[in-house]
Amino acid sequence: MEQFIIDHAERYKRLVAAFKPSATNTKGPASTVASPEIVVSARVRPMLEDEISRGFPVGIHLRRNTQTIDVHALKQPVRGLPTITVDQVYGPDAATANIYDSLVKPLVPWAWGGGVGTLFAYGQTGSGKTYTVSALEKHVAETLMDGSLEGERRISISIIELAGQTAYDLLNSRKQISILEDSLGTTQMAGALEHQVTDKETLLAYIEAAASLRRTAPTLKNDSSSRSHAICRLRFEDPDRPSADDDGLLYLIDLAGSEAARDKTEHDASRMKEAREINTSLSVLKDCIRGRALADADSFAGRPNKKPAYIPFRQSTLTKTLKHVFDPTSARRCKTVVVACVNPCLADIGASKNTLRYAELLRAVIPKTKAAEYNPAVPTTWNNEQLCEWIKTNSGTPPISPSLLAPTETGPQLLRLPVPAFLTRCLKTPGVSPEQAQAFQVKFWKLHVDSMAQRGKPADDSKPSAGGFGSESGGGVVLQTKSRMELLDSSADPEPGAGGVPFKERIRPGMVVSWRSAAGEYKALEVGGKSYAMVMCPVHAVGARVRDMRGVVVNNSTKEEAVQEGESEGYLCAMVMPSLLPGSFGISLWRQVVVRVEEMEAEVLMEWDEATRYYYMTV
Ligand SMILES: Nc1ncnc2c1ncn2[C@@H]1O[C@H](COP(=O)(O)OP(=O)(O)OP(=O)(O)O)[C@@H](O)[C@H]1O
Repeated sequence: MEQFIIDHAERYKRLVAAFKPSATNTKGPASTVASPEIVVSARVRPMLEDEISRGFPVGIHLRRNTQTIDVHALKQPVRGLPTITVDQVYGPDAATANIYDSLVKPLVPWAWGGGVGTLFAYGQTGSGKTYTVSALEKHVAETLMDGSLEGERRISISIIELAGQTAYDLLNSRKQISILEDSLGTTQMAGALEHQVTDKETLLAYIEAAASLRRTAPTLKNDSSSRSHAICRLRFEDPDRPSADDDGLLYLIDLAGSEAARDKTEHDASRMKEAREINTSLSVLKDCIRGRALADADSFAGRPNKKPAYIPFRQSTLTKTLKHVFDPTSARRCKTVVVACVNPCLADIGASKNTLRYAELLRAVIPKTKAAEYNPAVPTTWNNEQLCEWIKTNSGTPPISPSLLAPTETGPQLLRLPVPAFLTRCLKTPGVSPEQAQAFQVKFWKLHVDSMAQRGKPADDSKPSAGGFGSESGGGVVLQTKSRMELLDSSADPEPGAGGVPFKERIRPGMVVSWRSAAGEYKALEVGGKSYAMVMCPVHAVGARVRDMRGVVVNNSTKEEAVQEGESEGYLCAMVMPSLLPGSFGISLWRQVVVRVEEMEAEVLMEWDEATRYYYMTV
């Protein structure tokens, strides 16, 4: 076939030059939109010297100023078929710096702020994946270390290789590791070393060390072809938010080359098996990326799928490792970029066509919906102005500045912001405490969840019934009674005017406080450097045999003796501890502690949520 191409190269070039493409709508039908969180691009590499010297013509043709690519096979007559459209196209002259600036650079602050950013380089063997990813890694290292990112983060790197079902640590002499799911459903790269880095040189040294250990084998098209997926994971830990759920993640993934498993004459049985395994994992990856894109696009348009899309991430080690990139039930916000790398040479046209088709399939294009009508109870219908108004009136005291939290965002856009980035923006308003920021984030998110749950229910079903306590006394009393009943679903002081009295002067059973033990003995139970507890009663109200959670007797003197000894007033409290869902808490009634008044820092409002049966901080 190669000789046939070389023999007919001149005629092929004439036919291509004469080809008149019919006008195509390069952005897809006007009635559709692409998924907002997944960008699919194609990079066509230059012809290599060897390909030019052998006389092969270019088979991949980019239409100027469009996202459309014509793939011309050697046929009589030459047809511009298939025509492929993706979100961004980069031709042979495009520098990696351009790709970085427009596609990958935005992932860095996103992951730095607590989101998950993922870059996949996909393509046939010899198409430029490793070339592209390694150059992008250098740009990432530059951005991470140039001081342009806001706030402090601990940066850790791990690089693993997946070959078939087996995973290796490329930063630990290719030691074999396991990909395991823990009891909470989180995927762990068990045994992989993570290295903390603080400067660009060390970061690049790790990346280069890993590249030299990657498994390569000659293929028909590339003398040092990578026959494995390489996953470089950068983890960003905010020292003020030590929970692993808040860490930002940036994945840079150089996928194994897709290679037709049919080159039987050239490959032995194990190479054929390897090619099949690679192709299977790439096919599962396609289903996962597309499934997640569809789920995201639906929820962005304010119509979460009634029946969630099936995303088969357990079907391959690659997608299992990247579970939280695909799992639509995960609370993590994800942005994904795919660069489909293409060899332009006519001799490889079949594989290039497959690469581009694969890329096109990843684009989840969904029908455009009419902008939803504004509904004050449905955040996905709010424009920036409506959102800012809501922030001003619902974010507690002091009010969180809307221009710092949502300078340009609409309701749906703010819902997609990673939680740590949301909290960081809230804390930019002077006087806002971490508790207030957290409570406000939960309030916003809860309103969204409630509004989704109310969809499809009859309108009057969405309001709580007016019956019950005091209802026979007339409408005014019902309203008053209801608001008191509603208040009793939270730890807020139901007494009118309580807000004007300092909290230490109105300590009562059920009040929740943030506190820091003076002796530091409860450090292990702290959440973000603080402990939370619910007041039960003064220590002097309990008997002489009552012990705290450490087994220490809590009341061994009378109140008068304590005052004489200069001991400050203390309360027996129940610990408030984080629960399974993000932002949720449970009250551990039997883990009791004594909290002295001077150890109390602030009153924290907790609200009971019947649907999840957890407590959430509120404002
Ligand atoms: N944009 C580019 N500009 C110049 N040369 C390139 C470009 N992209 C790739 N190349 C060259 O093409 C060859 C193949 O690239 P590379 O090894 O990155 O391919 P690959 O897709 O990673 O292959 P495999 O899957 O077999 O590992 C290399 O010699 C590389 O230097």
